[in-house]
Order: sequence, then C-alpha cells, then structure tokens
Amino acid sequence: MNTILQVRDARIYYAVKGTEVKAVDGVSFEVHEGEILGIVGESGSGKSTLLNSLVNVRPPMKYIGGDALFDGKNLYRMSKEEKKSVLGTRLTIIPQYALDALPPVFRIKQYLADFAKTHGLSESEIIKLARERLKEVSLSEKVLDMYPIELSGGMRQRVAIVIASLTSPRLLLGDEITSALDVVTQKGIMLNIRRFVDEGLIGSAVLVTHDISLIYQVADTIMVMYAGKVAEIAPAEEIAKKPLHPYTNMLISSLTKLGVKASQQRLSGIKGLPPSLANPPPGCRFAPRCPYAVGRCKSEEPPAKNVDGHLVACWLRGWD
Ligand SMILES: Nc1ncnc2c1ncn2[C@@H]1O[C@H](COP(=O)(O)OP(=O)(O)OP(=O)(O)O)[C@@H](O)[C@H]1O
Repeated sequence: MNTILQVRDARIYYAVKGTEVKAVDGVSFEVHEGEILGIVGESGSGKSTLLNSLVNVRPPMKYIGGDALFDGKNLYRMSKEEKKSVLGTRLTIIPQYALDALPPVFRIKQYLADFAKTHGLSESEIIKLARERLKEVSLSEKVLDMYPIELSGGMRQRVAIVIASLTSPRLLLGDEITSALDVVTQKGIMLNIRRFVDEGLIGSAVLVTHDISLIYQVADTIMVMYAGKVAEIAPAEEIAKKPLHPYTNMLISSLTKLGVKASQQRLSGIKGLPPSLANPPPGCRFAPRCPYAVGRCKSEEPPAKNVDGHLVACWLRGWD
C-alpha cells in the first residue's frame, strides 16, 4: 500500500503571552492510498491544530519540530510556491461550512470557471466533470446554475466534496465538515467521501470529528488524540470492538445509546477535565483522569507500542 502522508513526531505549539500551549506534541501517524483516517478526541485535544498545520503553520501557531511527508515532500518545510502548487490540487480541503468557501455572489458554474482558470485547467472539462460528480452525490446538474445560498447545508457540503475531488487529489482533509447537519445528512456526506475514495477519485482522506460513532461508519483507521498526544491508532473495527487505551474505552462508553436512560448507563461521561496544555502533567497526560493509573503513569510518559495491531500509548498495555 502506497503511503500518501507520513507524519513523524509533529510538534506544533501556540505562543500565548510568554507561554507555549503544547497543542500537538509528538504526534506520528500514516495515511495510505485508499484509506480514510478518522481523528477523534475531546474538544481541545489538538485535532484542528494538527490538520491546520498540514495546510499552513501561521502565528500564533508555531512549528517546533517533526515532519509531514506528503508524497515524499515535507509539508512543514515547503516553500510558499511549492505549497501553493500543492494546495487545492493534490491536497484539498473541505471547509466546515461550504458557504465560507463558496462566494455567495457567484453561481456554482461561475465559481467553477474561476476555479479552472486559477488552476490552469480547461473550463469545459471541469464543468463536464462537475456534472458527472454531482450525479454521483445525488445532486442535479441544475445546481450549477444556482447560488450557494439557494442550497441546503447538506447540498453545499456535497458540492464542496465534488469541487474538492475535481483535481483528483491524493489527500482530502476535512475538519468537522458535517457538524452543522442532521444525522441522516451527516451519514450521507460521509458515505459520499467513502465512495469517492473507493472509486479512486480521491486518493485518501483525513477527517477530524468529535463523533466516533459517525466516523466509524466510513473510516478504515481511527486515531484517538488526548491532550495533544496520540492515545491509540487502530483499524476502526478494532477500536469499536476492543479499545485498548482507557481513554478510548471511556470515549466509546460515553456515547449515547438509544433505549438506555443515562441513569442506567455504567458511564455517562468522562469525569474531570483535560489538562492545561500550557503546563501538562508529567507522565501520561490522561493519568489524572484515568481510573486505572498506577505510579508509573504519573511520572513517565508511555511511548506508543504495537499491541495486537493497535498502536497504543499506555503503560497498562504491552508492558510488564
Ligand atoms: N489560536 C490559538 N491560540 C492559542 N491557543 C490555541 C489556539 N487555537 C487552539 N489553541 C489551543 O490549542 C489546544 C488544541 O486546540 P484545537 O482546537 O487544536 O483542539 P481540537 O481537538 O480541534 O478542539 P475542537 O474539537 O474544540 O476544535 C487547546 O488547548 C486550545 O485552547
């Protein structure tokens, strides 16, 4: 399997009033051809910082170290010109709200004409391709003659997927792209991305979400982040059936289950709050909230270890 993205020991901090917020602190993972990687974790775990850093590290974000090899070239060290040639073509992004990206004064067709011009592509080819892809996401080609404001939120996100696929990108990035939509539409959008990846129209995708049950539907692999670190990476089925990190386990246990009242659930949430990333605790960052923590967890940071096909950073897994 071809590796499309290889992130190694990424460290991205924020410089805030003389302190450093360690938002992404030694994160490593890979994305392969045909793969959808879902990144999940509580608010503030560093998911957006990680994704945004792949696009652009700009103040107050601060590059501290690490590599992000995209088709062998380091995104963290590319010149502005190199980055410009990659973004929007080989590396595309779906915005959280497509309306932010689609200019309201342009009909979709006009936007596509502009898009073709920017990327030096044939306008007629792009429009023809967009027509075909709109059908694939169950939209009529009439959408081309509409203004973004005339489309529902779900339609806009589907148009955004179509646009993001037009240059056959190697990698698609999306951060909470369905959070403003109803559950049925959310699933439909995710399945559209799955189909585009399966058909090779998009090489691979990294999708950030709070919703592990939604991303489970389409992701091949799930990466769980906690307080700027990777807690666990495993195939989606494995994560769902047999989570190894206590945090992953608690994240799954805290999901709302229809037919079970909160009072009858064993765990209705994760007690406590994530640590301050300006001054994270020594050892495992989850230790202060972990009911299984032992002495070592509070003093030594657990390295990620391969245990039964999971990459898991926990002293209770795979260590004597
Ligand atoms: N512009 C900023 N300046 C300073 N600190 C920031 C900034 N943006 C994010 N942070 C901090 O970086 C850490 C990681 O935030 P980030 O938004 O990446 O997490 P997240 O997992 O994507 O959360 P959410 O799901 O709420 O978007 C948090 O402690 C946050 O407060």
